[in-house]
Amino acid sequence: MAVILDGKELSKKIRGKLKEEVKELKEKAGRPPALAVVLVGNDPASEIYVRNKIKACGEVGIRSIERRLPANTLQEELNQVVRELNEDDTVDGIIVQLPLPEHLSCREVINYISPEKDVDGFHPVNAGKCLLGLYDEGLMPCTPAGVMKFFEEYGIELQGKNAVMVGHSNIVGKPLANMLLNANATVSVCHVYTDDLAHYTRNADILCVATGVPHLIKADMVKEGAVVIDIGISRVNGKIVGDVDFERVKEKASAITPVPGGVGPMTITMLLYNTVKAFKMRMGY
Ligand SMILES: Nc1nc2c(c(=O)[nH]1)N[C@@H](CN(C=O)c1ccc(C(=O)N[C@@H](CCC(=O)O)C(=O)O)cc1)CN2
Repeated sequence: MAVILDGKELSKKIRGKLKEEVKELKEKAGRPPALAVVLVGNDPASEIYVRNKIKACGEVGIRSIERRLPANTLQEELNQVVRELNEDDTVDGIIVQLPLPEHLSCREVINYISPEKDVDGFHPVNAGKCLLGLYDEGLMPCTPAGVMKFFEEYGIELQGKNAVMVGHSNIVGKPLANMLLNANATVSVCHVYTDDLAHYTRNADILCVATGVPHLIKADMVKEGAVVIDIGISRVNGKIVGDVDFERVKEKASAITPVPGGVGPMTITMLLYNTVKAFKMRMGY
């Protein structure tokens, strides 16, 4: 039976420390760190995530600014909101909640966010720093950074291990594969076009999955004793499920993240962490 990697518990611990740090920073700087969240349209899941981000900010003492724009917002209008937030000296972090309505380009608007305020770590400057392993010099994407915190916290060794990343998105799969590589794991990246996925997953000591395909990973695709990180979130018949068949895979894995309660809460925790980091970098602390 696997150790359950508990994202709620780990988040509680990290958020507790952040709360104390925010209090000290506020006394020192005369204001708390501030995060601006831009939400375009009314995607129901995005509404929940933004609400949770704002609530989490409040709990650790980070000031949050919510900018809601209608679904028919033009690209130039969205870019302009970001430019204004870049120029606002009291704003330390800016995120644009994804996905955007189809007519808008996330790549274009992300390029407008100042790299030093890009607390999602999606700007090419931060993506480059992630690639080079210059984590201290930039802002790293929240979900992959949250996964790396699990490895750190639970003492999971990566060096020399076979790590398989299933999913090659710009916001999770590519940066996480890269972080695993920087930690000296031997990394394979699989995706929707991979022929014989099980051939790769069965060989994985560390298996990370971010596809959004519910229960894609069955027990017979997992190596005995593997560490399994489930980054997928889908709603099936009103229930939240991950990319891994948790109930069966947990009997085979040595450690596994649940969905919900695993990687998801850590994504928000690392956003708080990045906002505090951006504040300190901007203030020269
Ligand atoms: N600008 C961004 N957009 C998106 C990101 C991101 O990091 N930045 N990631 C995802 C959504 N996301 C954060 O925005 C996110 C997803 C899930 C969770 C989470 O805590 N999930 C819970 C389940 C809650 C539920 O779905 O009701 C869990 O897994 O326990 C937090 C954040 C895409 N967009």
